[in-house]
Amino acid sequence: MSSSYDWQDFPAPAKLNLFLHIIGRRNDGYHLLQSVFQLIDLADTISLRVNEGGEVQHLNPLPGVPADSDLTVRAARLLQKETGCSKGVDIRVTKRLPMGGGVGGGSSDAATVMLALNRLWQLNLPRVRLMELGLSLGADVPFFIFGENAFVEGIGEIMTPILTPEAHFVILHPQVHVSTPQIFSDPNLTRDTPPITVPHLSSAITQNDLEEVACKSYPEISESITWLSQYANARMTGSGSCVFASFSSPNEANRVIYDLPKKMTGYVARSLSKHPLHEFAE
Ligand SMILES: C[C@@](CO)(OP(=O)(O)O)[C@H](O)COP(=O)(O)OP(=O)(O)OC[C@H]1O[C@@H](n2ccc(N)nc2=O)[C@H](O)[C@@H]1O
Ligand SMILES: Nc1ncnc2c1ncn2[C@@H]1O[C@H](COP(=O)(O)OP(=O)(O)O)[C@@H](O)[C@H]1O
Repeated sequence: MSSSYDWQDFPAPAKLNLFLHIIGRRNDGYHLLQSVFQLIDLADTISLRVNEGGEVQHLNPLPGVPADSDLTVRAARLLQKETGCSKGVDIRVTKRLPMGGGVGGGSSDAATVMLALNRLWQLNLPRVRLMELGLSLGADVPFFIFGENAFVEGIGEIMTPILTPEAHFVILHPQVHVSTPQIFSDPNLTRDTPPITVPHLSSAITQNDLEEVACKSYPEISESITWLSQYANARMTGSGSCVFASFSSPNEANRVIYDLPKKMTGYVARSLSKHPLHEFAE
């Protein structure tokens, strides 16, 4: 029988932004978004081992990310600070999600740590409190804690759950690291897309407003969109760099990946209807 002091593995799934509109800008410079966030089954694995000593340690830090800045470590320390919990945790991250790819890997890792420790440390924090705390780590963290596909507004903290059709995605990862602040501060970014409402979602014409400026700075993104557009409507997710297209069967998606030129990197992923750790908070 396993105890909470053994290593335990928890998935941290990625997201795609099926569209992303910028409808305004706040006084502090943050942008007001409207987006549909879709959970997919491509995931990092977060391994956790609780300790009584109170230390939070990252045992295999990611290249270029010091342990203390890793969002998993910051998430665990934030929970200790919030609750006064005297337990600690050892953390290992098996990274599969492309970093800086717009699929929310770092945010999802943080959300998984918060959901898992809520159970392992027996904190019983309500979901809404975890979401509030998560927002201080990154704009996408509240979505992963919310754990359902959603129409997302504000700067990423206002969520309306929605049903999305089952889909099989091809995701291409252009090998460039997009700077999110750089894309948001581009003078050519359009920030005045008219707001839409949930009842009109299915008939709305949508796009990713960040795509045009990202493609100008990073031609590799544009090349990937052009290649994938041979098969289906392709667009960028988040602030890039990944681009994706949706297919109705796994076979169709696999055939596209089969054709992928050697110099490109791609994945096939299936839509999820809920976060696998959804039940870890109420
Ligand atoms: C736009 C999205 C959509 O999912 O892009 P991706 O990160 O997934 O690519 C996210 O909301 C991004 O979230 P995240 O990458 O966590 O951004 P944060 O660390 O919170 O913010 C990085 C910087 O982006 C800008 N920023 C971010 C979010 C937002 N709504 N308005 C902004 O202007 C700010 O300059 C901020 O300092
Ligand atoms: N656990 C983590 N996984 C990935 N990135 C992390 C993590 N912790 C901190 N970061 C930092 O966050 C940045 C954005 O990462 P990521 O979430 O993968 O991008 P995106 O928001 O574009 O999907 C990385 O370049 C890295 O510096």
